[in-house]
Amino acid sequence: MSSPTRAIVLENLSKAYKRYHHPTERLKELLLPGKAKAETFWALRDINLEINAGETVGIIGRNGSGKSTLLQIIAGTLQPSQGEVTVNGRISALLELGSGFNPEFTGKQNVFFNGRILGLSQEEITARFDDIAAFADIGDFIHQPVKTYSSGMYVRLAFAVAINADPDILIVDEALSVGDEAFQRKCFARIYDLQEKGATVLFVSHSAGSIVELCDRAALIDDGELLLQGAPKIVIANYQKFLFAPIEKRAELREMYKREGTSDDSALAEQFAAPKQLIESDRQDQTDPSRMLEVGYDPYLKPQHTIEYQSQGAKIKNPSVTTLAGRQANLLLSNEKYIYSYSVYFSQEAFQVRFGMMIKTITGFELGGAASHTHRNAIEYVSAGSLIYVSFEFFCALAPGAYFLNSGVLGRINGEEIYLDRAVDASMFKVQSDHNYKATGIVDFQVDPKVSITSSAL
Ligand SMILES: Nc1ncnc2c1ncn2[C@@H]1O[C@H](COP(=O)(O)OP(=O)(O)OP(=O)(O)O)[C@@H](O)[C@H]1O
Repeated sequence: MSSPTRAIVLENLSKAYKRYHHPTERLKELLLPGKAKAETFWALRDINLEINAGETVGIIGRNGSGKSTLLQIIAGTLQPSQGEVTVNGRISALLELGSGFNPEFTGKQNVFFNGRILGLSQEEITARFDDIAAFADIGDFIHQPVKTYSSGMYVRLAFAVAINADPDILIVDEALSVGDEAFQRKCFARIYDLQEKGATVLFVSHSAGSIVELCDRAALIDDGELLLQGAPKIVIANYQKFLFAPIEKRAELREMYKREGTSDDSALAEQFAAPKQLIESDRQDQTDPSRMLEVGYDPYLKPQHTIEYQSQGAKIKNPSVTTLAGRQANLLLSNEKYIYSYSVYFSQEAFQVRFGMMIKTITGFELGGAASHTHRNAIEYVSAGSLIYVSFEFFCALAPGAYFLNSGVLGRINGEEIYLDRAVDASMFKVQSDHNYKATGIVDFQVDPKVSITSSAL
């Protein structure tokens, strides 16, 4: 079997910036070399990453973790201090707002200017200009200098050029979050088109949903280091766990991720791997249309990758799904009501308490859920030693398949709302395949199709 072509290879990549305590120090260094006190700051440290052609990889990490620096080095707009970058293919990059366009030029002039930078000939840009302008959809502003644009207009035009340049590698740094939802949807559709054509996509986003939906793989960067890479759902779940961990726990998690989290066959990936056998058994269900279905409970149907957050004085216990009559169930029927419930033990007193649940697909896409209270009517005070039972009745308007549930307890500490406890993929259930089931997609909207022959040749 031939190995896949590498689109991007990063080897022992590091980037150092100079930091000055005062702006005058920078000037001093120019005028009096050796006299200024610049500190070396490593924004990226020893990054090794290989991205195959045709793969879509999402980069996640906290603010200032080094994501943009990494993308700029791959795009060639920034030089690494150490290490090697190999890029095979033509890159189109949507980096920081403001890069790539000349503010004095009109939108149209910038399309030509930018198109040339992206490797298109004058004729190619002329041929594509109408498509680019239609995609950007900024009306007459296309003839105005881009310095008069709003950030949304700017992104529209930048994205329209980048996507129409037919790149082998598309790099998108958060830019999409500036556009409105309809435009974002349009961009995602075009990114899917590019993926279909075999392009490689590198994507930075703070949106966990986008990463899970769009990417084949995710990489977590923290403090300039690549901590974890693997299936998006696993990396995102661990990133959230990392974000919400108390400071003193973070160092421990960092070490664990670095030790175990950089190869797909690592213990960590295995521990959190999506339960493939469930997907296969779903298929078996679907091939057995004669089965009489009823709500059931399979004790072996359990998530294999529950991620529990570090408790902050509350602990979620016994999350489970039952019928309205209280019978435990995880083999459900579509279009019936069930109850998702759990108990919470408070080892410490808590303020402004709320509880939540979320139902997700097997890829981690958040379908829907609810909070027990709004911000304004949260439970004012819960004393230490309390045990609270929470239940959420829900209508299972879902297609056959496997689904996962999150649970969370929120409270306020030092004025900030945080998770006092959270369990990602705390429970799961399967909606059984029913041969009478006619709905398509994930959600059953109870569509009532009516077909009538209005004229017949007979
Ligand atoms: N030109 C520069 N000079 C000095 N330090 C810099 C420079 N550019 C970035 N940094 C620092 O490098 C670190 C990484 O920055 P970078 O912009 O790559 O992070 P990021 O993960 O993209 O952050 P965000 O999510 O906030 O966009 C930060 O601490 C930042 O302050």
